[in-house]
Amino acid sequence: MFSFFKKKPAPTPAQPAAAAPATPAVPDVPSAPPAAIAPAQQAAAAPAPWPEPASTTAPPAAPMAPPAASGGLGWLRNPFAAKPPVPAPQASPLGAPPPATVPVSAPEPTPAPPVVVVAAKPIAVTAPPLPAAPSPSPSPAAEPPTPAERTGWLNRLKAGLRKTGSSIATVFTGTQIDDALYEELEEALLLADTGVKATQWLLTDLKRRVKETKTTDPAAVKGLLADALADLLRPLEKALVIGEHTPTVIMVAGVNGAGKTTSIGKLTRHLANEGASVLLAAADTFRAAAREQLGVWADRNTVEIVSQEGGDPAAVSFDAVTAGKARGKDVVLVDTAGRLPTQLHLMEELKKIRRVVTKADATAPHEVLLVIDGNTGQNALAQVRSFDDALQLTGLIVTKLDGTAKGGVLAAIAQERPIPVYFIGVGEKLEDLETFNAREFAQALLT
Ligand SMILES: Nc1nc2c(ncn2[C@@H]2O[C@H](COP(=O)(O)OP(=O)(O)OP(=O)(O)O)[C@@H](O)[C@H]2O)c(=O)[nH]1
Repeated sequence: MFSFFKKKPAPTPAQPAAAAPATPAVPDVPSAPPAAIAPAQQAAAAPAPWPEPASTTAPPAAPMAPPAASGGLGWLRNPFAAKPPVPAPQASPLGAPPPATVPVSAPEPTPAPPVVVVAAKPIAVTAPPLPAAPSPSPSPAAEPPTPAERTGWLNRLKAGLRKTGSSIATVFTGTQIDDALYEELEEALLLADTGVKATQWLLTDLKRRVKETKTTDPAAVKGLLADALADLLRPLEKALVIGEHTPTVIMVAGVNGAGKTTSIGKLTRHLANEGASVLLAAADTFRAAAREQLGVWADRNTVEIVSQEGGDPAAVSFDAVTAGKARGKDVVLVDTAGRLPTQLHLMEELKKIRRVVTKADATAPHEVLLVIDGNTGQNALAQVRSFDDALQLTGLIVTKLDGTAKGGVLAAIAQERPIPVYFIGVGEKLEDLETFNAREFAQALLT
Protein backbone atom coordinates (compact mmCIF):
# COMPACT_ATOMS: atom_id res chain seq x y z
CA MET A 1 0.00 0.00 0.00
CA PHE A 2 1.09 3.51 -0.66
CA SER A 3 4.38 2.25 -1.95
CA PHE A 4 4.80 5.45 -3.88
CA PHE A 5 4.40 7.68 -0.90
CA LYS A 6 7.57 9.59 -0.29
CA LYS A 7 9.12 10.93 2.79
CA LYS A 8 9.65 14.60 2.97
CA PRO A 9 11.70 16.16 0.23
CA ALA A 10 15.00 17.76 0.87
CA PRO A 11 15.07 20.72 3.21
CA THR A 12 13.90 23.92 1.75
CA PRO A 13 15.20 27.28 2.72
CA ALA A 14 13.22 28.97 5.37
CA GLN A 15 11.58 32.15 4.39
CA PRO A 16 10.63 34.89 6.68
CA ALA A 17 7.54 33.98 8.54
CA ALA A 18 4.47 35.40 6.96
CA ALA A 19 4.04 38.54 8.88
CA ALA A 20 1.06 38.23 11.12
CA PRO A 21 0.21 41.71 12.07
CA ALA A 22 -2.15 41.48 14.93
CA THR A 23 -5.44 42.55 13.60
CA PRO A 24 -7.95 42.73 16.32
CA ALA A 25 -11.57 41.99 15.86
CA VAL A 26 -11.37 39.71 12.88
CA PRO A 27 -14.75 38.06 12.99
CA ASP A 28 -13.48 34.56 12.30
CA VAL A 29 -10.70 34.64 14.80
CA PRO A 30 -11.03 31.63 17.00
CA SER A 31 -11.75 32.89 20.41
CA ALA A 32 -11.77 29.66 22.35
CA PRO A 33 -8.88 28.74 24.57
CA PRO A 34 -6.15 26.82 22.88
CA ALA A 35 -6.81 23.23 22.09
CA ALA A 36 -4.81 20.43 23.56
CA ILE A 37 -2.31 18.95 21.22
CA ALA A 38 -0.82 15.78 22.32
CA PRO A 39 0.47 12.54 21.13
CA ALA A 40 -2.52 10.31 20.84
CA GLN A 41 -1.90 8.62 24.14
CA GLN A 42 -1.98 11.95 25.88
CA ALA A 43 -4.81 13.47 23.96
CA ALA A 44 -6.77 14.01 27.11
CA ALA A 45 -3.94 15.70 28.91
CA ALA A 46 -3.97 19.35 29.70
CA PRO A 47 -2.74 21.70 27.03
CA ALA A 48 0.99 21.71 27.00
CA PRO A 49 3.63 23.49 25.06
CA TRP A 50 5.11 21.62 22.19
CA PRO A 51 6.77 18.55 23.53
CA GLU A 52 9.51 18.99 21.04
CA PRO A 53 10.84 22.03 19.29
CA ALA A 54 9.20 22.83 16.05
CA SER A 55 11.45 21.90 13.27
CA THR A 56 11.21 22.92 9.72
CA THR A 57 14.24 21.06 8.62
CA ALA A 58 13.01 18.12 6.77
CA PRO A 59 14.95 14.91 6.79
CA PRO A 60 16.72 14.01 3.62
CA ALA A 61 14.52 12.95 0.82
CA ALA A 62 13.77 9.28 0.72
CA PRO A 63 14.78 7.34 -2.30
CA MET A 64 12.19 7.30 -4.99
CA ALA A 65 9.70 4.56 -4.53
CA PRO A 66 8.61 2.66 -7.56
CA PRO A 67 5.60 4.00 -9.37
CA ALA A 68 2.24 2.89 -8.15
CA ALA A 69 2.18 -0.45 -9.72
CA SER A 70 1.10 -2.21 -6.61
CA GLY A 71 -2.40 -2.28 -5.31
CA GLY A 72 -3.48 -0.26 -2.38
CA LEU A 73 -4.25 3.36 -2.72
CA GLY A 74 -2.29 3.16 -5.89
CA TRP A 75 -2.96 6.56 -7.23
CA LEU A 76 -2.88 8.72 -4.21
CA ARG A 77 0.04 10.77 -5.24
CA ASN A 78 2.89 12.59 -3.77
CA PRO A 79 4.42 14.55 -6.59
CA PHE A 80 7.46 15.20 -4.49
CA ALA A 81 7.69 18.60 -5.84
CA ALA A 82 10.08 20.93 -4.19
CA LYS A 83 7.99 22.01 -1.27
CA PRO A 84 7.16 25.64 -1.03
CA PRO A 85 9.40 27.39 1.40
CA VAL A 86 8.49 26.37 4.88
CA PRO A 87 7.73 29.39 7.00
CA ALA A 88 10.05 29.85 9.87
CA PRO A 89 8.64 28.36 13.03
CA GLN A 90 6.40 30.72 14.83
CA ALA A 91 5.57 30.78 18.42
CA SER A 92 2.57 28.57 18.54
CA PRO A 93 -0.46 29.96 20.21
CA LEU A 94 -1.05 26.53 21.60
CA GLY A 95 -0.45 25.71 25.14
CA ALA A 96 -0.67 29.27 26.25
CA PRO A 97 -3.64 31.51 26.52
CA PRO A 98 -4.04 33.55 23.42
CA PRO A 99 -2.99 37.13 23.71
CA ALA A 100 -5.59 39.81 23.60
CA THR A 101 -4.80 40.31 20.00
CA VAL A 102 -5.21 36.85 18.70
CA PRO A 103 -2.38 35.66 16.51
CA VAL A 104 -4.57 35.42 13.52
CA SER A 105 -4.37 38.12 11.02
CA ALA A 106 -6.62 38.98 8.24
CA PRO A 107 -4.99 36.95 5.58
CA GLU A 108 -2.28 39.00 4.05
CA PRO A 109 -2.21 36.81 1.00
CA THR A 110 1.18 35.19 1.13
CA PRO A 111 2.27 34.88 -2.44
CA ALA A 112 2.07 31.15 -2.72
CA PRO A 113 4.52 29.65 -5.10
CA PRO A 114 2.78 28.48 -8.21
CA VAL A 115 1.70 24.91 -7.95
CA VAL A 116 3.99 23.40 -10.44
CA VAL A 117 4.84 19.79 -10.19
CA VAL A 118 8.57 19.89 -10.39
CA ALA A 119 9.27 16.48 -9.08
CA ALA A 120 12.47 15.11 -10.44
CA LYS A 121 10.54 12.15 -11.67
CA PRO A 122 6.82 12.65 -11.91
CA ILE A 123 5.18 9.47 -10.93
CA ALA A 124 2.60 7.53 -12.84
CA VAL A 125 -0.33 7.77 -10.61
CA THR A 126 -3.22 5.95 -12.15
CA ALA A 127 -4.42 2.85 -10.48
CA PRO A 128 -3.54 -0.22 -12.39
CA PRO A 129 -6.51 -0.66 -14.65
CA LEU A 130 -8.31 -3.89 -15.09
CA PRO A 131 -8.01 -5.78 -18.27
CA ALA A 132 -10.83 -4.59 -20.48
CA ALA A 133 -14.03 -6.54 -20.29
CA PRO A 134 -14.60 -8.71 -23.26
CA SER A 135 -16.65 -6.58 -25.52
CA PRO A 136 -17.05 -6.17 -29.20
CA SER A 137 -15.86 -2.60 -29.01
CA PRO A 138 -12.31 -2.01 -30.09
CA SER A 139 -9.96 -2.20 -27.16
CA PRO A 140 -7.87 0.97 -26.95
CA ALA A 141 -4.64 -0.60 -25.76
CA ALA A 142 -3.32 -3.65 -24.05
CA GLU A 143 -3.56 -3.07 -20.31
CA PRO A 144 -1.12 -4.35 -17.73
CA PRO A 145 -2.11 -7.23 -15.51
CA THR A 146 -3.84 -6.46 -12.27
CA PRO A 147 -1.61 -6.93 -9.22
CA ALA A 148 -2.70 -9.44 -6.63
CA GLU A 149 -3.45 -6.85 -3.98
CA ARG A 150 -5.69 -4.94 -6.31
CA THR A 151 -7.39 -8.17 -7.33
CA GLY A 152 -8.28 -8.86 -3.71
CA TRP A 153 -9.80 -5.43 -3.46
CA LEU A 154 -11.71 -5.95 -6.69
CA ASN A 155 -13.25 -9.10 -5.38
CA ARG A 156 -14.44 -7.23 -2.32
CA LEU A 157 -15.72 -4.43 -4.52
CA LYS A 158 -17.61 -6.89 -6.69
CA ALA A 159 -19.07 -8.60 -3.65
CA GLY A 160 -20.07 -5.25 -2.22
CA LEU A 161 -21.74 -4.06 -5.38
CA ARG A 162 -23.46 -7.34 -6.16
CA LYS A 163 -26.76 -6.08 -4.85
CA THR A 164 -26.72 -3.18 -7.27
CA GLY A 165 -25.30 -5.16 -10.13
CA SER A 166 -27.49 -8.24 -10.04
CA SER A 167 -30.65 -6.38 -11.00
CA ILE A 168 -28.88 -4.69 -13.90
CA ALA A 169 -27.19 -7.90 -15.05
CA THR A 170 -30.46 -9.83 -15.33
CA VAL A 171 -31.52 -7.46 -18.10
CA PHE A 172 -29.01 -9.08 -20.41
CA THR A 173 -30.12 -12.68 -19.98
CA GLY A 174 -32.65 -12.58 -22.82
CA THR A 175 -32.11 -13.49 -26.44
CA GLN A 176 -32.84 -10.22 -28.21
CA ILE A 177 -31.73 -6.64 -28.17
CA ASP A 178 -35.03 -4.82 -28.44
CA ASP A 179 -37.03 -2.01 -26.87
CA ALA A 180 -38.03 -4.29 -24.00
CA LEU A 181 -34.35 -4.77 -23.10
CA TYR A 182 -33.70 -1.04 -23.08
CA GLU A 183 -36.84 -0.40 -21.03
CA GLU A 184 -35.82 -3.01 -18.49
CA LEU A 185 -32.36 -1.54 -18.37
CA GLU A 186 -33.74 1.93 -17.84
CA GLU A 187 -35.76 0.67 -14.91
CA ALA A 188 -32.84 -1.20 -13.41
CA LEU A 189 -30.55 1.83 -13.70
CA LEU A 190 -33.11 4.09 -12.09
CA LEU A 191 -33.61 1.58 -9.28
CA ALA A 192 -29.86 1.60 -8.74
CA ASP A 193 -30.14 5.36 -8.17
CA THR A 194 -28.35 6.27 -11.34
CA GLY A 195 -30.71 9.20 -11.72
CA VAL A 196 -32.72 10.25 -14.75
CA LYS A 197 -30.03 12.27 -16.52
CA ALA A 198 -27.27 9.71 -16.19
CA THR A 199 -29.66 6.91 -17.12
CA GLN A 200 -30.68 8.69 -20.32
CA TRP A 201 -27.07 9.46 -21.12
CA LEU A 202 -26.10 5.83 -20.64
CA LEU A 203 -28.98 4.49 -22.73
CA THR A 204 -28.23 6.85 -25.61
CA ASP A 205 -24.54 6.03 -25.48
CA LEU A 206 -25.23 2.32 -25.25
CA LYS A 207 -27.55 2.32 -28.26
CA ARG A 208 -24.88 4.11 -30.25
CA ARG A 209 -22.29 1.56 -29.24
CA VAL A 210 -24.59 -1.34 -30.11
CA LYS A 211 -25.24 0.17 -33.52
CA GLU A 212 -21.61 0.95 -34.24
CA THR A 213 -20.41 -2.50 -33.28
CA LYS A 214 -23.38 -4.25 -34.89
CA THR A 215 -23.86 -6.22 -31.70
CA THR A 216 -26.66 -8.76 -31.73
CA ASP A 217 -26.00 -10.73 -28.56
CA PRO A 218 -27.61 -9.26 -25.40
CA ALA A 219 -24.78 -10.66 -23.27
CA ALA A 220 -22.31 -8.56 -25.24
CA VAL A 221 -24.38 -5.46 -24.57
CA LYS A 222 -23.40 -5.78 -20.94
CA GLY A 223 -19.78 -5.28 -21.91
CA LEU A 224 -20.75 -2.23 -23.93
CA LEU A 225 -22.65 -0.85 -20.97
CA ALA A 226 -19.54 -1.32 -18.82
CA ASP A 227 -17.60 0.71 -21.38
CA ALA A 228 -20.23 3.44 -21.42
CA LEU A 229 -20.35 3.55 -17.62
CA ALA A 230 -16.57 3.66 -17.35
CA ASP A 231 -16.48 6.59 -19.77
CA LEU A 232 -19.14 8.40 -17.76
CA LEU A 233 -17.31 7.80 -14.49
CA ARG A 234 -13.84 8.61 -15.73
CA PRO A 235 -13.96 12.33 -14.86
CA LEU A 236 -14.29 11.26 -11.22
CA GLU A 237 -10.88 9.58 -11.23
CA LYS A 238 -8.28 11.84 -9.74
CA ALA A 239 -5.25 11.44 -7.56
CA LEU A 240 -5.17 12.92 -4.12
CA VAL A 241 -1.92 14.82 -4.02
CA ILE A 242 0.13 14.82 -0.87
CA GLY A 243 3.38 16.67 -0.64
CA GLU A 244 2.89 19.89 -2.56
CA HIS A 245 2.33 21.68 0.71
CA THR A 246 3.67 21.18 4.18
CA PRO A 247 1.32 20.26 5.58
CA THR A 248 -1.32 19.21 3.12
CA VAL A 249 -4.44 20.31 4.93
CA ILE A 250 -7.46 18.15 4.29
CA MET A 251 -10.82 19.17 5.68
CA VAL A 252 -13.46 16.45 5.87
CA ALA A 253 -17.20 17.06 6.09
CA GLY A 254 -20.42 15.15 5.70
CA VAL A 255 -23.74 14.27 7.23
CA ASN A 256 -23.94 12.37 10.50
CA GLY A 257 -22.77 8.82 10.30
CA ALA A 258 -21.56 9.00 6.71
CA GLY A 259 -18.25 7.45 7.71
CA LYS A 260 -16.04 10.51 8.09
CA THR A 261 -14.12 9.44 11.15
CA THR A 262 -13.74 5.87 9.97
CA SER A 263 -12.44 7.03 6.60
CA ILE A 264 -10.05 9.48 8.23
CA GLY A 265 -8.82 6.67 10.43
CA LYS A 266 -8.23 4.39 7.49
CA LEU A 267 -6.51 7.09 5.51
CA THR A 268 -4.35 8.02 8.48
CA ARG A 269 -3.29 4.44 8.84
CA HIS A 270 -2.27 4.19 5.22
CA LEU A 271 -0.38 7.47 5.38
CA ALA A 272 1.31 6.60 8.65
CA ASN A 273 2.31 3.21 7.27
CA GLU A 274 4.12 4.99 4.52
CA GLY A 275 5.97 7.20 6.93
CA ALA A 276 3.93 10.34 6.46
CA SER A 277 3.49 12.39 9.59
CA VAL A 278 -0.15 13.10 10.22
CA LEU A 279 -1.86 15.43 12.64
CA LEU A 280 -5.54 14.94 13.32
CA ALA A 281 -7.82 17.80 14.26
CA ALA A 282 -10.92 16.73 16.16
CA ALA A 283 -13.07 19.61 15.04
CA ASP A 284 -16.18 17.83 16.22
CA THR A 285 -15.94 19.46 19.60
CA PHE A 286 -19.48 18.75 20.69
CA ARG A 287 -19.74 15.00 20.57
CA ALA A 288 -17.39 13.40 23.05
CA ALA A 289 -17.73 10.05 21.32
CA ALA A 290 -16.52 11.54 18.06
CA ARG A 291 -13.38 12.86 19.71
CA GLU A 292 -12.80 9.56 21.43
CA GLN A 293 -13.28 7.68 18.18
CA LEU A 294 -10.72 9.86 16.45
CA GLY A 295 -8.46 9.50 19.46
CA VAL A 296 -8.59 5.73 19.10
CA TRP A 297 -7.53 5.99 15.47
CA ALA A 298 -4.79 8.41 16.47
CA ASP A 299 -3.63 5.98 19.13
CA ARG A 300 -3.62 3.06 16.77
CA ASN A 301 -1.62 5.00 14.28
CA THR A 302 0.51 6.78 16.85
CA VAL A 303 -0.18 10.12 15.33
CA GLU A 304 -0.95 13.30 17.17
CA ILE A 305 -4.34 14.78 17.68
CA VAL A 306 -5.59 18.24 18.47
CA SER A 307 -8.82 18.20 20.38
CA GLN A 308 -10.74 20.32 22.78
CA GLU A 309 -13.92 19.53 24.57
CA GLY A 310 -16.70 21.95 23.86
CA GLY A 311 -14.43 24.40 22.10
CA ASP A 312 -14.86 26.26 18.89
CA PRO A 313 -14.32 23.84 16.00
CA ALA A 314 -12.74 26.65 14.00
CA ALA A 315 -10.28 27.31 16.83
CA VAL A 316 -9.31 23.66 16.99
CA SER A 317 -8.80 23.62 13.24
CA PHE A 318 -6.74 26.80 13.39
CA ASP A 319 -4.56 25.38 16.13
CA ALA A 320 -4.11 22.12 14.29
CA VAL A 321 -3.02 23.79 11.06
CA THR A 322 -0.71 26.14 12.93
CA ALA A 323 0.74 23.17 14.77
CA GLY A 324 1.03 21.17 11.58
CA LYS A 325 2.98 23.99 9.98
CA ALA A 326 5.21 24.55 12.96
CA ARG A 327 6.04 20.90 13.21
CA GLY A 328 6.47 20.21 9.54
CA LYS A 329 3.71 17.61 9.41
CA ASP A 330 2.98 16.10 6.04
CA VAL A 331 -0.77 16.04 6.47
CA VAL A 332 -3.32 17.67 8.74
CA LEU A 333 -6.71 15.98 8.63
CA VAL A 334 -9.59 18.00 10.01
CA ASP A 335 -12.54 15.88 11.11
CA THR A 336 -15.71 17.95 11.40
CA ALA A 337 -19.00 17.14 13.08
CA GLY A 338 -21.73 15.57 10.99
CA ARG A 339 -24.49 17.90 9.86
CA LEU A 340 -27.34 18.09 7.41
CA PRO A 341 -27.20 20.64 4.63
CA THR A 342 -30.52 21.95 5.90
CA GLN A 343 -28.96 22.93 9.23
CA LEU A 344 -27.92 26.30 7.97
CA HIS A 345 -26.17 27.48 11.11
CA LEU A 346 -24.04 24.35 11.07
CA MET A 347 -23.25 24.88 7.42
CA GLU A 348 -22.16 28.40 8.34
CA GLU A 349 -19.93 26.87 10.99
CA LEU A 350 -18.29 24.72 8.32
CA LYS A 351 -17.67 27.76 6.17
CA LYS A 352 -16.10 29.45 9.15
CA ILE A 353 -13.80 26.48 9.74
CA ARG A 354 -12.72 26.72 6.13
CA ARG A 355 -12.04 30.46 6.40
CA VAL A 356 -10.13 30.11 9.63
CA VAL A 357 -8.00 27.31 8.23
CA THR A 358 -7.04 29.72 5.46
CA LYS A 359 -6.01 32.22 8.09
CA ALA A 360 -3.69 29.69 9.62
CA ASP A 361 -2.26 28.87 6.21
CA ALA A 362 -3.09 31.07 3.27
CA THR A 363 -2.87 28.15 0.86
CA ALA A 364 -5.11 25.86 2.90
CA PRO A 365 -7.32 23.94 2.92
CA HIS A 366 -5.72 22.08 0.08
CA GLU A 367 -8.51 19.56 -0.05
CA VAL A 368 -12.10 19.80 1.11
CA LEU A 369 -13.61 16.36 1.07
CA LEU A 370 -17.20 15.30 1.46
CA VAL A 371 -17.86 11.83 2.79
CA ILE A 372 -21.09 10.37 1.50
CA ASP A 373 -22.82 7.17 2.40
CA GLY A 374 -23.36 5.24 -0.83
CA ASN A 375 -26.54 3.81 0.62
CA THR A 376 -28.26 7.14 0.55
CA GLY A 377 -28.61 7.02 -3.23
CA GLN A 378 -30.00 10.15 -4.83
CA ASN A 379 -29.89 11.92 -1.50
CA ALA A 380 -26.12 11.68 -1.75
CA LEU A 381 -26.29 13.79 -4.89
CA ALA A 382 -28.28 16.42 -3.02
CA GLN A 383 -25.61 16.39 -0.31
CA VAL A 384 -22.86 16.83 -2.87
CA ARG A 385 -24.63 19.84 -4.33
CA SER A 386 -25.25 21.51 -0.97
CA PHE A 387 -21.81 20.92 0.52
CA ASP A 388 -20.16 21.92 -2.73
CA ASP A 389 -22.09 25.16 -2.83
CA ALA A 390 -21.06 25.90 0.75
CA LEU A 391 -17.48 24.68 0.74
CA GLN A 392 -16.27 24.30 -2.86
CA LEU A 393 -15.46 20.66 -2.52
CA THR A 394 -12.34 19.25 -4.08
CA GLY A 395 -13.13 15.59 -3.61
CA LEU A 396 -15.44 12.87 -2.35
CA ILE A 397 -15.14 9.72 -0.33
CA VAL A 398 -18.04 7.38 -0.99
CA THR A 399 -18.49 4.85 1.81
CA LYS A 400 -20.69 1.84 2.45
CA LEU A 401 -20.87 0.71 -1.13
CA ASP A 402 -20.88 -2.79 0.30
CA GLY A 403 -24.30 -4.31 0.23
CA THR A 404 -25.96 -1.31 -1.32
CA ALA A 405 -28.45 -1.48 -4.14
CA LYS A 406 -27.74 2.14 -4.94
CA GLY A 407 -24.23 2.03 -6.35
CA GLY A 408 -25.47 3.80 -9.48
CA VAL A 409 -25.36 7.08 -7.61
CA LEU A 410 -21.77 7.58 -8.73
CA ALA A 411 -23.04 7.81 -12.29
CA ALA A 412 -25.51 10.47 -11.19
CA ILE A 413 -22.71 12.38 -9.50
CA ALA A 414 -20.53 12.08 -12.60
CA GLN A 415 -23.35 13.43 -14.71
CA GLU A 416 -24.49 16.26 -12.50
CA ARG A 417 -21.64 17.33 -10.19
CA PRO A 418 -18.46 15.61 -11.31
CA ILE A 419 -16.34 16.09 -8.22
CA PRO A 420 -13.43 13.65 -8.02
CA VAL A 421 -13.98 10.54 -5.96
CA TYR A 422 -10.69 10.02 -4.19
CA PHE A 423 -11.71 6.94 -2.26
CA ILE A 424 -14.50 4.46 -1.96
CA GLY A 425 -15.29 2.30 1.04
CA VAL A 426 -16.81 -1.14 0.87
CA GLY A 427 -16.57 -2.19 4.47
CA GLU A 428 -15.44 -1.27 7.92
CA LYS A 429 -12.00 -2.81 7.74
CA LEU A 430 -8.84 -0.93 7.00
CA GLU A 431 -8.35 -2.51 3.62
CA ASP A 432 -11.89 -1.64 2.60
CA LEU A 433 -10.99 1.90 1.65
CA GLU A 434 -9.51 2.20 -1.81
CA THR A 435 -8.87 4.60 -4.61
CA PHE A 436 -11.56 4.96 -7.21
CA ASN A 437 -11.05 3.61 -10.66
CA ALA A 438 -13.84 4.11 -13.19
CA ARG A 439 -13.31 0.92 -15.14
CA GLU A 440 -12.94 -1.22 -12.06
CA PHE A 441 -16.10 0.24 -10.65
CA ALA A 442 -18.07 -0.19 -13.87
CA GLN A 443 -16.96 -3.78 -14.24
CA ALA A 444 -17.54 -4.61 -10.59
CA LEU A 445 -21.01 -3.14 -10.83
CA LEU A 446 -21.95 -5.21 -13.86
CA THR A 447 -20.32 -8.49 -12.93
N1 LIG B 1 -20.39 -1.24 5.93
C1 LIG B 1 -19.64 -0.15 6.01
N2 LIG B 1 -19.67 0.56 7.14
C2 LIG B 1 -18.91 1.68 7.21
C3 LIG B 1 -18.09 2.12 6.13
N3 LIG B 1 -17.48 3.27 6.52
C4 LIG B 1 -17.90 3.54 7.77
N4 LIG B 1 -18.76 2.58 8.20
C5 LIG B 1 -19.47 2.50 9.48
O1 LIG B 1 -20.39 3.58 9.54
C6 LIG B 1 -20.59 3.96 10.91
C7 LIG B 1 -20.44 5.45 11.05
O2 LIG B 1 -19.10 5.79 10.76
P1 LIG B 1 -18.39 7.06 11.39
O3 LIG B 1 -17.01 7.07 10.84
O4 LIG B 1 -18.57 7.13 12.85
O5 LIG B 1 -19.24 8.21 10.74
P2 LIG B 1 -19.10 9.77 10.94
O6 LIG B 1 -19.47 10.38 9.65
O7 LIG B 1 -17.78 10.13 11.48
O8 LIG B 1 -20.22 10.02 12.04
P3 LIG B 1 -20.57 11.35 12.86
O9 LIG B 1 -19.30 11.78 13.53
O10 LIG B 1 -21.63 10.94 13.79
O11 LIG B 1 -21.07 12.34 11.89
C8 LIG B 1 -19.58 3.17 11.71
O12 LIG B 1 -20.25 2.07 12.28
C9 LIG B 1 -18.59 2.69 10.67
O13 LIG B 1 -17.97 1.49 11.02
C10 LIG B 1 -18.09 1.32 4.92
O14 LIG B 1 -17.45 1.62 3.91
N5 LIG B 1 -18.90 0.21 4.93
